[in-house]
Amino acid sequence: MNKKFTVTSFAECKQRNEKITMLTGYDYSTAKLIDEAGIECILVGDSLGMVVLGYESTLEVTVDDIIHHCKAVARGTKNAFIVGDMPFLSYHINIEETIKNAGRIIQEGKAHGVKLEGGVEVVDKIKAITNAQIPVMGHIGLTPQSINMFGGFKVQGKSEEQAKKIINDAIELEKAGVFAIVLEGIPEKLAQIITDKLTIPTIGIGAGKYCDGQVLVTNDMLGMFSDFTPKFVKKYSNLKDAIISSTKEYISEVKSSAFPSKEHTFSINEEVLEKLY
Ligand SMILES: Nc1nc(=O)c2c([nH]1)NC[C@@H]1CN(c3ccc(C(=O)N[C@@H](CCC(=O)O)C(=O)O)cc3)CN21
Ligand SMILES: CC(C)C(=O)C(=O)O
Ligand SMILES: [Mg+2]
Repeated sequence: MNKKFTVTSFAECKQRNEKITMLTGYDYSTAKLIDEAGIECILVGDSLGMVVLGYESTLEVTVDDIIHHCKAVARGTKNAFIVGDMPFLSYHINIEETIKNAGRIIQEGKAHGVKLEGGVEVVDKIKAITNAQIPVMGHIGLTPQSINMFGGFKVQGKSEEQAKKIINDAIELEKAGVFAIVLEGIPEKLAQIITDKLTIPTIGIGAGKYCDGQVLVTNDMLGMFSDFTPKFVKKYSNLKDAIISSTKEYISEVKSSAFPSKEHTFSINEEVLEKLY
């Protein structure tokens, strides 16, 4: 099992009705493990800010932050397609800044593609980035960089007006040339309508089972992040408890001198030792 995943593999997945798997990754060790497990796409998400850097929202994340963590993920990844999230303000100012920032995430960060949030309002930026031969992933619905417009991380697309806007955004993003679209925090049936309308794959997070693929924040699904737990998170492990209990055991063994024991200790030749006394 040593197959590199590409934008073409994702298109083929949709044609074959095979679900696409994506998780976030922020560091070398974790990327190496999820890549070895066979994950097809690793997103160096701007959730980095909340999960790894302890920020209140994703708005504080910079292009340099994303590049720093993309580099680490790239060093641990053999097969997965790496997507770098474009942070807040990195694709809003003008086309030139946008291409430069997307280009840096590819050139310095060693990502294979970028993702940015928004619908019709970012179509010109998407076209410019794809013209620079950089694959772009769209992201609509609950777009966390819009937290101050939404008034919180709230499910989107429940009203007819909102739902129609999201459907139209999806169609326009496909026309603009994105290779896939993340659908976040929208009703399952709306995600189904969009998935059926599009020829490119949809990747859901809190968007139900009809999407062509699924993405979760790795720290959420491993149960090692608990500041908040969105309804869409399934915990496949409970690493939080594992980390706390292991740390408590380590503290107790160091305090009691049970650790380190002989097996974790180096010895010195008796004759050499004599000379030291
Ligand atoms: N650890 C983590 N996981 C994520 O999925 C994630 C981040 N961080 N940071 C960036 C955004 C923020 N996200 C979030 C955060 C909270 C909810 C949440 O609590 N939603 C409510 C629904 C609220 C409503 O519509 O009324 C829920 O119950 O799921 C959803 C998405 C998704 N992203
Ligand atoms: C939740 C995913 C889609 C994301 O954008 C992120 O992790 O930043
Ligand atoms: Mg993001």
